[in-house]
Amino acid sequence: MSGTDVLVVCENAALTFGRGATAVVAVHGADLSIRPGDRLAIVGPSGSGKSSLLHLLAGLERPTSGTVSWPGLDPSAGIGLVFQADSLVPALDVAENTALPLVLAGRPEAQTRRPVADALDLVGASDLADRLPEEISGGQAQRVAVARVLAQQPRLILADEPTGRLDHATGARVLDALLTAADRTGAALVVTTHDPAIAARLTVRRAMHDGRLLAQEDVS
Ligand SMILES: Nc1ncnc2c1ncn2[C@@H]1O[C@H](COP(=O)(O)OP(=O)(O)OP(=O)(O)O)[C@@H](O)[C@H]1O
Repeated sequence: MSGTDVLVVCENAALTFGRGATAVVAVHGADLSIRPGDRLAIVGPSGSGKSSLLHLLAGLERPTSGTVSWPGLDPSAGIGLVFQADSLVPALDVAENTALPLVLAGRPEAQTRRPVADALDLVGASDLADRLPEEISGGQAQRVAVARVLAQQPRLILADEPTGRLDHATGARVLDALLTAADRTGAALVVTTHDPAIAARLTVRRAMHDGRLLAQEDVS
C-alpha cells in the first residue's frame, strides 16, 4: 500500500493542556496510522486521553509536539465525527437534522434527499424521518447522529464513546450501524470506548492509559 493510501498518521503526537505546574498531558507521544477499511477501538477508562487523541486525529486540536498529518485525506471534508453528547437540533425533524451539515456546506436541499435517505436506511431509521428529536429515544437519536455523519460520506469516521450513555442492547445496535455503514462505504472507523464488549467488535484494539497509547492487540 502506498504512503498516500494512509488516511491519517500520528508521529510522536502529544497534547498538553495548560502550562507549568498545572499542565495536564492528555496524550503522550502517540504513534498511529489509519488506513482505508481499518476498524480500530481505542479503549481506556475516563480521563485516559481517548477524546484528546480523537481530537488530534480529527484536526480539532493541534499537537503540542510531534505531528499529525493526513496524506490521503482532506481533513476538512473527509472526516465524520460522531459525538457522545446529544447534538440534534430540537426544531428540525430527523431528516432535516441528517441533512443539516450538507445544507450548511451549501448543497441545494433537493440534492440532500438521496444521501439522507441512504444514511437513514443504513442505520435503520428510515421510519423516523418525520419525527422531531423529542419524539425518539436516546438510542434512536444516537443512530440519527450516526446517519448525519454518514450522509457526508466521510472516508474516516471518528466516534467518541458513541455507545457511552446507552444500555447494552441499544449501544450494540448503534455500533452495528457504524460497522455496517463503514463496510458499505469503505470508510475507516475509529471508536473510543471504555467498554471491552464494544471494543471486542472492532478488528484492532489499542488501550490508552494515563495518556499513553499502548501497543496494538490485533485480533483479526
Ligand atoms: N480542554 C481541556 N483543558 C484541560 N484539560 C483537559 C481538557 N480536555 C481534557 N483535559 C484533560 O486531559 C485528560 C484526558 O481527557 P480526555 O477527555 O481526553 O479523556 P477520555 O479518556 O476521553 O475521558 P472520558 O472517557 O471521560 O471522556 C484528562 O485529565 C482531562 O481532564
